[in-house]
Amino acid sequence: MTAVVCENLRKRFGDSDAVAGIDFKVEEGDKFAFLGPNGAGKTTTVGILSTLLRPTEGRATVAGFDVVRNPDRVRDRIGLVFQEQVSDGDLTAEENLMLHSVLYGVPRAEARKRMVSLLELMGLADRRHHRVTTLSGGMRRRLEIARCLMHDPRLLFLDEPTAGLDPHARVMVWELLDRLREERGITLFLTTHYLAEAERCDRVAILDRGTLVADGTPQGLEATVGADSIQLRTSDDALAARNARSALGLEVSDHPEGIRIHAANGPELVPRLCSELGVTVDSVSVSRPSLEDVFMHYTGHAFQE
Ligand SMILES: Nc1ncnc2c1ncn2[C@@H]1O[C@H](COP(=O)(O)OP(=O)(O)OP(=O)(O)O)[C@@H](O)[C@H]1O
Repeated sequence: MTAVVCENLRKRFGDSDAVAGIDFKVEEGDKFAFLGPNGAGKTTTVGILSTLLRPTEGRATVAGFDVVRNPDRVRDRIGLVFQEQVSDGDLTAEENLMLHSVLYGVPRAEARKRMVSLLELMGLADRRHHRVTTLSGGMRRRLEIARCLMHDPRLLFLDEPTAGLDPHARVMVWELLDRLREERGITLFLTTHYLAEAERCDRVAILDRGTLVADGTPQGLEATVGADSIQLRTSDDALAARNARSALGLEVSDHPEGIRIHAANGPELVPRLCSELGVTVDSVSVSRPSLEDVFMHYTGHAFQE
């Protein structure tokens, strides 16, 4: 089953569209990134999909249920990790997880089993009886994720899951999300304004000013905007450029230090260039288009993280 379907989804606040009629799908088991700069409409979309906001127009289903007509069914099947801490700082890790299970009606014995296994999975087993106020920012974020898994959802929405964390804590959250998906097959729907995080996902939808500008795998999107670029410094750049054009039929442009070759398969081409250009290659570097280039290509302006 498709985990999320949005059809012409729109949300208006006053006289402006926060989400301006977007269409996309998320497949079950995917790690899906909703990428966009501040104010793009990511949180608003997640708000609609998690039944906290009503769309002005259009339709969305989550786990097969319409978010407006069957909000309870949707809520049972999703977990929602907010940017802000929801856990009670004065309660312990265990108490917070158990409280969540009560709110969702999970039988007590089952809840205890899940609590122990989730604290273990999140690397928080030794913090079980510690109050939340005594935990580090990274630990609190992992506890938030554990809390949202207590009712065993199939789909987890995470709004900027690594915002405000230091690099080490970010890596830990990512490793954990990868394990969640691998071990439990949970669909992950993340909003992010970090290009590098979107790069790590199976699929990316890029949102700008309420409009979906592109949607696909990171590699597929990058391939649509241009070729790889190979920078070469050689013993004779003029000869290298001539040979690359005439003998190998490649597109070549000038570069402040040497020459630049544009080709779809940059890394694979390098050995051939070294052996067939008829010059000594002193240095070589290959760069591929990034999601930043994709964003610029589709919106005409730079991405601000
Ligand atoms: N309750 C509201 N009332 C009026 N305008 C709103 C409301 N919520 C959001 N907006 C506006 O809708 C637009 C999209 O906001 P949203 O929070 O969805 O963006 P975002 O992509 O999640 O941004 P961020 O990365 O900063 O969280 C913004 O212009 C915002 O000011």
